[in-house]
Amino acid sequence: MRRELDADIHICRFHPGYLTAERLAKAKKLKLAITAGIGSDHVDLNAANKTNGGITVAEVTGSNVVSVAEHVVMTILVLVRNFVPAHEMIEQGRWDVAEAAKNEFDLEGKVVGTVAVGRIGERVLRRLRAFDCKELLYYDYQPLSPEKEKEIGCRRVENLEEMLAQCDVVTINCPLHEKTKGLFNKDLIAKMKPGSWLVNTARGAIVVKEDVAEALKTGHLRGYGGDVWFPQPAPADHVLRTAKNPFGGGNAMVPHMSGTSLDAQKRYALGTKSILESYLSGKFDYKPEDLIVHGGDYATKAYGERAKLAKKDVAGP
Ligand SMILES: NC(=O)c1ccc[n+]([C@@H]2O[C@H](COP(=O)([O-])OP(=O)(O)OC[C@H]3O[C@@H](n4cnc5c(N)ncnc54)[C@H](O)[C@@H]3O)[C@@H](O)[C@H]2O)c1
Repeated sequence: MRRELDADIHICRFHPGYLTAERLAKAKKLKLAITAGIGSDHVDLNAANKTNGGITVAEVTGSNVVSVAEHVVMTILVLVRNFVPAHEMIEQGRWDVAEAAKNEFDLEGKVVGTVAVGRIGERVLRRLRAFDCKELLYYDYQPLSPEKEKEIGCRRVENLEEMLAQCDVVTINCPLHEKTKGLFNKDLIAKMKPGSWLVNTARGAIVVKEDVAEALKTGHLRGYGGDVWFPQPAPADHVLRTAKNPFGGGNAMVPHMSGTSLDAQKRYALGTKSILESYLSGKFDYKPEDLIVHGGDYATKAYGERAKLAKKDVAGP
């Protein structure tokens, strides 16, 4: 038996499928499972509700949304400005401004759209305001308030394909669930504007990797970037490690790091400490937004819905 199963408290950064129903059944003393970050996909939440009168599962909600949003903005700029091939040229000891510049653009004047405008999607749009884009669009079945739309300067498009057809840059910020798994396949990518850029920091399985690679090869997609893969860790021969556009660039993929900046880690640590203090002081005064399951039930209906989706997820933040 693993040592932590004898403990009252379990803390985990991220370990898919770790606190399974089987393991929880052996954890006779367990009262609190903390995710030192976001995404409690590693816990069987239904089993947690039934174990030891209800284990509390808590996470540090919102602790990395800014980190991911910054990464999205960076990836958009890296792709649009053709940064990676230009830097590689410099490393190789070469100097060919014409070659580097022939696939380099400005973000100003471009149409950027986000698939989903939740905590991350909204932050991406807010950060893009500074770049004087032609339009900031979003597709989400939960619209922003008209006041927020005005403040951010964005517009909702009710149909995903209509939005994609208008966008020079598309950023994916929706959860992975049965409706978004494989959403960006060759048919949907074909609806995107020719020569557009696609950024995915949401989940690898939202795109069909072979279809993205093929669209890059033909130039229909000028670039693809992000930090999420399917599967994870990406095998050495994962097609998106090396897929390139006809100019030999357009790839801004990195390991799953966007939400793990040192600043985000500091927030995870402080949030974990605060959850521990709530438990150890006996006050149980957790922040409601940090609670996933508590007292034998999902903390809120929304968390229940989110957890149901999370169970279908394949890789955590
Ligand atoms: N790369 C990373 O390290 C990292 C870190 C955190 C989160 N994420 C991913 O980013 C996603 C978004 O995070 P968030 O905190 O903004 O989530 P959130 O819950 O705040 O927002 C999700 C939004 O997606 C919308 N949505 C759901 N299904 C949709 C669909 N089919 N089409 C359009 N919109 C849809 C919802 O209405 C909601 O507005 C997470 O689900 C997670 O997969 C990645």
